Amino acid sequence: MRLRDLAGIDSDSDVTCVSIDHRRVAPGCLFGAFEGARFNGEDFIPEAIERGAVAVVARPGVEVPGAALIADERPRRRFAELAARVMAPFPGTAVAVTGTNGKTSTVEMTRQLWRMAGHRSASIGTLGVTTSDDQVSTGLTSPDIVTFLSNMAGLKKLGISHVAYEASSHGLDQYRSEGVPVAAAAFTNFSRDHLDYHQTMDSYFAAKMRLVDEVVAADGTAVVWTDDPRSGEVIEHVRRRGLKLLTVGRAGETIRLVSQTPSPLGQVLVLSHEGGKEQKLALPLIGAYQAANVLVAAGLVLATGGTWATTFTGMGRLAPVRGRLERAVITPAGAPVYVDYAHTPDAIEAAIAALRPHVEGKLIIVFGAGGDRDQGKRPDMGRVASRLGDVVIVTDDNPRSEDPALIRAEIMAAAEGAIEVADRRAAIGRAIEVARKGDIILLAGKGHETGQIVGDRVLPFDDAEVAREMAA
Ligand SMILES: CC(=O)N[C@H]1[C@@H](OP(=O)(O)OP(=O)(O)OC[C@H]2O[C@@H](n3ccc(=O)[nH]c3=O)[C@H](O)[C@@H]2O)O[C@H](CO)[C@@H](O)[C@@H]1O[C@H](C)C(=O)N[C@@H](C)C(=O)N[C@H](CCC(=O)O)C(=O)O
Ligand SMILES: Nc1ncnc2c1ncn2[C@@H]1O[C@H](COP(=O)(O)OP(=O)(O)OP(=O)(O)O)[C@@H](O)[C@H]1O
Ligand SMILES: N[C@H](CCC[C@H](N)C(=O)O)C(=O)O
Ligand SMILES: [Mg+2]
Repeated sequence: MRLRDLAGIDSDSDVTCVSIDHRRVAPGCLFGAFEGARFNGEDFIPEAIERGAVAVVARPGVEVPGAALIADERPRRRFAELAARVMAPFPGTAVAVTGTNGKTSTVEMTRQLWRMAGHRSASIGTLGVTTSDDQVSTGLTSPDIVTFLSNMAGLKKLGISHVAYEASSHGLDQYRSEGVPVAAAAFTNFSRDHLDYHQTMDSYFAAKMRLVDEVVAADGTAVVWTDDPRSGEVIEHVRRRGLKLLTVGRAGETIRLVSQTPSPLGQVLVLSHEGGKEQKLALPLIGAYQAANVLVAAGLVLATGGTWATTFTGMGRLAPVRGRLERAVITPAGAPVYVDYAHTPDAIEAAIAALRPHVEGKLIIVFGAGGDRDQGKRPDMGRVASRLGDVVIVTDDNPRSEDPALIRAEIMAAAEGAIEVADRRAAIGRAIEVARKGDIILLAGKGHETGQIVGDRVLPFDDAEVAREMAA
């Protein structure tokens, strides 16, 4: 694309590629120079130009000798818009999901519901890029903007028409996943996480609201879970922006959750669509939190042209999401072991609540907290686990650069009666050893993860696999 057509700059240069990392600039690239947490991308502008960058998106006043400056007070945002025009076309229908918990589950369920309705669909998020045939990891929930746009363009080339993606608060704050027209945005819930990055709950919430305020298309739709204390505030943002609104939940108007009753292998939901007659749905997934995510996913499908009848049938056929209340094994004593990605206080509460109706004896929970991440959530996690669990085993979960003993101590200080077992494999072994028939073991925090991050090394570790080994 001509630079003139792209940015109204008087130049015949062609923009043939985009980059935010000077080491990946090729001749003809548009370079995005941003201030980051570790580096200032503006420092690499001369090298980027030397490598052939024809234009640079940066803050006003930045020197760009030998290339065109596209100046913007919010260079990341401008770069996303321009890069998207260079990298288009994208799948025709994209939707995005934000919220503290439930994003991965919701995008994955949306992908499945679309597929069952006959669309070629994909999801992008913590699990990577997922299609019916393939799953490729990106390492982050919201990858960088160039990876995001190239994934979207690649999916279009594969013939994918519908994509649901996770919009993490970091990603929204850093304009990492936008530029693609977003037909619908969803909100799942809001609770404590990531205060290491956002500092306050209000600025964390504000980062999430960028999805509604700026990212979703002006003529788009918002799908809002109604049963969260912040749902009303989200709806205010939706109204201010003039979006169409679909609400789902106990107070939902589009899909009302009339009742939710656990069953041995899942749960029975009574639903009412747009005030119509009540319908019973046998959902093959356990846990109220999974029901919530299913309804948000259904809302996204309805928002993008799905019919209620097809969506309703699809919900009854959903397959479980990897690492979300995944039943890994049954111990020799007869206790099922579930693996779940709960790594916030609210998620631990939701995961325990999901399993509690199925527990006849004790609920045994094994968990830790990640290093180099929100420190303040650690005591809250300990408190909620010891309040709601019967046996609590505190262990390691990705200590990263921190001293694992100190992380455990911060959890233990608030986890009355908890046992500390540093090594995660040993902790899982201990849980399996003490579990009796009628008990349930919950391994929380790592879900689908396949590594334990210690320092800068990633040691192979998969909760489900380790549980199977220890139970053998
Ligand atoms: C704090 C944070 O979020 N950092 C992310 C951010 O980095 P940054 O923009 O601050 O980058 P930086 O390294 O300081 O560099 C600044 C700029 O200089 C450029 N540069 C840098 C070096 C160089 O030699 N040349 C060069 O051009 C960089 O490409 C960058 O554009 O943007 C990068 C991608 O564009 C991310 O890889 C990086 O994630 C780091 C590694 C990270 O660990 N992030 C985690 C906390 C994260 O984002 N997690 C959320 C979790 C959300 C959830 O729970 O759902 C996620 O979305 O995954
Ligand atoms: N709707 C929900 N309400 C409360 N807790 C939930 C909900 N959905 C998921 N959880 C909890 O959060 C965990 C992570 O779920 P999921 O991976 O879908 O969330 P996420 O928002 O993608 O997380 P991340 O921010 O790490 O990407 C689950 O394993 C469960 O314990
Ligand atoms: N087991 C993990 C979960 C991390 C979830 C991730 N989305 C984040 O907080 O960055 C950890 O704490 O390392
Ligand atoms: Mg996720």
